[in-house]
Parts: sequence; structure tokens; C-alpha cells
Amino acid sequence: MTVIEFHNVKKSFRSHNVLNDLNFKIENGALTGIIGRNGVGKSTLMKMIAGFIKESSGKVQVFGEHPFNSLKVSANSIFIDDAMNFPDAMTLQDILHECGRFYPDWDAELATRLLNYFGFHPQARHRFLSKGKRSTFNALIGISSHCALTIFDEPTTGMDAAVRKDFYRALLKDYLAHPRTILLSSHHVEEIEHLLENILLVHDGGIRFHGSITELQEMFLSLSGSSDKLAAHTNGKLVVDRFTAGPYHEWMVKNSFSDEEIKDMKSAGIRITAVAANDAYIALTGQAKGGIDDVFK
Ligand SMILES: Nc1ncnc2c1ncn2[C@@H]1O[C@H](COP(=O)(O)OP(=O)(O)OP(=O)(O)O)[C@@H](O)[C@H]1O
Repeated sequence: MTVIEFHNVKKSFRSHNVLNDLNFKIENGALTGIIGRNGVGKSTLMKMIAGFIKESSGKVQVFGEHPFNSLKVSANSIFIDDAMNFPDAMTLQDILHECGRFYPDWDAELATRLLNYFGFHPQARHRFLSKGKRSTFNALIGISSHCALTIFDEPTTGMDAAVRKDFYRALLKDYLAHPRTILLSSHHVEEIEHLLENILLVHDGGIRFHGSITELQEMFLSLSGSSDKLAAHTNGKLVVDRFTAGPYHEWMVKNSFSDEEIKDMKSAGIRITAVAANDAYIALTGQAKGGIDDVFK
């Protein structure tokens, strides 16, 4: 079953065009990473899905309805980000209690266990938590809600490395026990690639890639061998990165090779290996104008 559908969706803020002609579908029960560089429109995209903001044109459907002002969408979804706030009069325990009244599939036992595990004082106030602790508490609500559509917008902001690891592990364990549609935005592909079934890569106002991690990796190949051989076998191909250490050369190349070409490279002694998902992501979203070194020239 399709949960999210975008048809030719555009979003602008006044004259600032952020997203253009988005077309994609997300099926029920998938954990999808919304990936992209700073400011490309990940939050904007997810807020349209949650029904917080309206598309400028095109058609957005979530659970078969337009999400903006949809009771069905708000009853079946939760949006976790660092802008969440709660009344000062409520303790953390009160907040969890209220969540239990609001979310039909709320797992109160899990919420309490996570609260204890992460060392929260049940009587603490949300506003006075440190940045990382606040993110952890918000994430705990997202996991325990068991909402049919759970959206995490950069949930690990401020969390230290150990907490981030625990959060991802808890999310994966809970997702496997209670499959549902989860969107998780991040810049850190390497940190979440083991969790994700699919990636939706936003770049330059559009969807640059939508597919599995393996499909993302298969867009490129890593070739190593002598520079002469690499040059001869990649003539006319797109070389996106070159790494040299003494006589050792490793090139990352867009994978447009035929079976015959792969066979020829192997016979010539070129070593062919898969690239890391993060390297493929960087290659697809790299800035055209050179790197940070150019700034210091
Ligand atoms: N309410 C708004 N009014 C005007 N411009 C906005 C508004 N919300 C977002 N934008 C602009 O839309 C663009 C995309 O912002 P968005 O927050 O969606 O990006 P993002 O990919 O989530 O960024 P980051 O990774 O840095 O969090 C930015 O240029 C931002 O300034």
C-alpha cells in the first residue's frame, strides 16, 4: 500500500523556489532516509508530508488524503524535531502520560523503560533539558508512539555518539517488532545506512536518487591499478574522484560499464570494488566548483 505520493510537487517561499517537480511514492512499512545537504529542503519536504505546510503546486497525498488540515493524517502521524515544546507546567512523566492519551498505539511500558535507560528524572521539565537530552526525549516519544507514519527530522541533533548509537539501535529494534512507515532525515549517511531500506536523496530542488542503499552504491565503481591502465579503461567515463598514494591509484567512476568492459578491466589486472554508500552520496551531491581548498587559494 502506498502511504505517501507526490505528483509534480513544487514548493516556494515567496520568490524562493525550494523544491521543484517532485514525483515519488513511499510504500507502507519502509524505513526511508531523507538525505541531502544543508538547506536543500528536507524539512520542507517532510513538513508537507506531515501537513504542516502546503505545497505551492502539484498534488501531495498521504494515506490517500491531502495532508494539510487532514484529521486522518494528524491522527496517524507524528513529527519529531528539535522545535518540539511542551507546557512548562508538565513534567516529563506528565508528557508521556498525555502522549498515551493522544496516540492510540502508544507503548507506555517502552516509553518508561527508555526514560529510565537514558537517565531522565521523571519530574524534570522539558524546557530545562540540555539540547542533547531534549533530542533524546523527543526521539523517545517518536519511537514509543508507534504511529503509522513516524517522521524524524534530524532527531540526533546534540546527542553524543553513544546516545546516537543507542537511539538508532532502539529505533531499529522497535521498527522490526512493529513495522511502520518511518522517515528519518540526516546528513550522516554512514551513520544510518545500516538501518535504511531506502534513500530519498534531495538535491538541487529535486529528487536526485530514490532507491535502496545497494542501488545507490551500484551507481559507482571503485577501480584500483596503475594510472595508465585506469586511464585507458575509463576513457569516456565519468571519473568523480581520484585517490593517489605513491604508485597506488584508486578512482571512483560512474558505473556505465558493460559486462564486456568489466571483463576487460579484470583481465588487465584492475581491481574492482563496491563504493561506500556515503562516497556515492558525496559524489552525487558534490559542489561543482571544487572543494574547500579553493577558498584558501
Ligand atoms: N518558512 C519559511 N520561509 C522562508 N523560507 C523558508 C522557510 N522554511 C524553509 N525555508 C527555506 O527553504 C530552504 C530549505 O530549508 P529546509 O529547512 O527545508 O532545508 P533542510 O534540507 O532541512 O536543511 P538543513 O539540513 O540545514 O536542516 C532554505 O533555503 C530555507 O531558508
